[in-house]
Amino acid sequence: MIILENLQKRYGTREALAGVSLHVRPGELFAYLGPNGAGKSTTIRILSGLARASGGKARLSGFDIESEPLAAKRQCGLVVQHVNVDNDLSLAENLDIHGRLFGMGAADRRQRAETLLATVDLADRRDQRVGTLSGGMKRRLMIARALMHRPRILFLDEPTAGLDAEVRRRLWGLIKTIQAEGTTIFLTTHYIEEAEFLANRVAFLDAGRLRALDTPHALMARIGEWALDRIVEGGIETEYFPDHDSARQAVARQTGSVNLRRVNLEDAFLRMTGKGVTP
Ligand SMILES: Nc1ncnc2c1ncn2[C@@H]1O[C@H](COP(=O)(O)OP(=O)(O)OP(=O)(O)O)[C@@H](O)[C@H]1O
Repeated sequence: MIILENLQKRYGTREALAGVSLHVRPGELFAYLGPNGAGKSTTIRILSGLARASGGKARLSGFDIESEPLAAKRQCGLVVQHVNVDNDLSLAENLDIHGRLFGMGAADRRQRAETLLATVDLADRRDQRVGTLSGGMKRRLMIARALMHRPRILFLDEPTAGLDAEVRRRLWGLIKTIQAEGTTIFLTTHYIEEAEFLANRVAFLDAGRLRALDTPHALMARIGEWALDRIVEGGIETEYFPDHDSARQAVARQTGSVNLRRVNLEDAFLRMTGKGVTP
């Protein structure tokens, strides 16, 4: 469904993507994680036709982004990081303009907008000015707009950035619903627990290179099952254990204050990239 083969991007001498290869399966929810500047947005910009690769190949539903750019573009819907809906128009008008850009007929546009506004739970606001919506509602509207032309792939570039926990969880439900309807989803996020909760598979990107790619469960299992945090000078030191017994024995040997807990995806990320993720 999404195929990247040795995808590269250089800005002058800066290598934003140093040859990334991966396959995203049809209907999969794929999370692309990395610290600031890893190359996540650059990948999405190239795949959605907003930037050109410096090398390598990419296909969306079988269409080559370089030699069949229009067909490739029709396969994907894009929700960018910053809010870019038109505040002066109504919700329905924002969706309608997008449908026109993709050559949809008037009746189809109307019908599709109704369906999508219901999906994102904004049907009762269809004729309101977008400027009156909250940040979370605007994000939902952006998702509806990206789906207007019935793309098979949805790119979500940090869809929940800056939203509070409750609003984020509501969006997670919406993202799951869209996947259940058959759309392939490629998501970037700074919130690792978001990827752990939502994604079928996760890729760790760092400095333009893939460090790991697997299911959240398999990535976590690579480093162990239990984690022991110890406060040390200058931060927290974490040790990983394959089972509870060995972790408990280690706790018994400690003198200071410690915290024993289950391994999470952030542990795997820190271990494999040597870096944290700063929202
Ligand atoms: N238009 C540009 N001109 C020059 N350098 C750029 C440009 N866009 C991105 N870069 C550089 O390419 C690298 C990858 O940037 P990108 O925005 O893809 O990272 P990211 O993983 O999305 O980061 P963030 O999490 O901060 O959004 C960075 O070093 C960035 O400074």
